[in-house]
Amino acid sequence: MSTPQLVVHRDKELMAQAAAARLITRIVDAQASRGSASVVLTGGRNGNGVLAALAAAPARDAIDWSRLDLWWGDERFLPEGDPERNVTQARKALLDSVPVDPKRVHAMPASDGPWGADVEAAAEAYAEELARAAGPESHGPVPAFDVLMLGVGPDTHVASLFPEHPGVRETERTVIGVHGSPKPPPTRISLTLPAIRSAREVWLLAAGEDKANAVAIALSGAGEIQAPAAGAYGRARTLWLLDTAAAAQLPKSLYPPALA
Ligand SMILES: O=C(O)[C@H](O)[C@@H](O)[C@H](O)[C@H](O)COP(=O)(O)O
Repeated sequence: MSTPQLVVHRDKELMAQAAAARLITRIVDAQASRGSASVVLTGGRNGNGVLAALAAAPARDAIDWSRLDLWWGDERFLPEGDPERNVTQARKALLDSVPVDPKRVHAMPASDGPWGADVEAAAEAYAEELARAAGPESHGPVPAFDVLMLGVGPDTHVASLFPEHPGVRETERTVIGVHGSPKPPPTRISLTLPAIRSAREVWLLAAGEDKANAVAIALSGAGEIQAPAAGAYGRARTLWLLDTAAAAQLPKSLYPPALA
């Protein structure tokens, strides 16, 4: 378990641009040392903001897009192409603008896919896809994710793991179906905390004053059942990428020295 590191940026735009620059470097380094990179994307405004910033970044094509595996931390269980699906929004923000290898874009199943409306079967299928992609450097039946990004909800949810919901208590499976999500739509697919924790680096993205309370709760010792973001950490690094508004309620003891 890696101790959370905090980086606080002036505002949400700069946080997205800085996170995108950080992601470029991380991917380029992984490709240089291992020949490919594996990144887990997240939905939501902050997650898509990073993808849009990456699309606009001058150095974006330092990435070899043909040797990048993209996965999702969660997905809204809706028909293929629905504008509310995280993969639809990621395509619009970035993927339609760069030459990714379609075989390496691992979208979570849609509700009109091979498993129809059976979200449990769809979740199991994604777990099997992850397991097939596991390698010698993996920790568990998932690929050795270089970076796993997570937006943070105002209630401290990450992916589609919500406080006190069954999904946050899952300790065995890597992917689950989610029903009754407090954040619409109600039915989703999500990685679990064990899958999230298998990543080398976990980056939590939180910008905006609506996240200040969640950030303070998650970083002040709350348990993962009550505050799922508190249970999201990487093997080598856990990085909270914030803006000053989202960091506003942090205890001064946690506030990064640069801004104390
Ligand atoms: O499917 C989703 O909605 C996301 O994956 C979800 O986990 C999101 O990241 C958080 O709710 C933060 O969303 P915002 O960045 O829009 O606040």
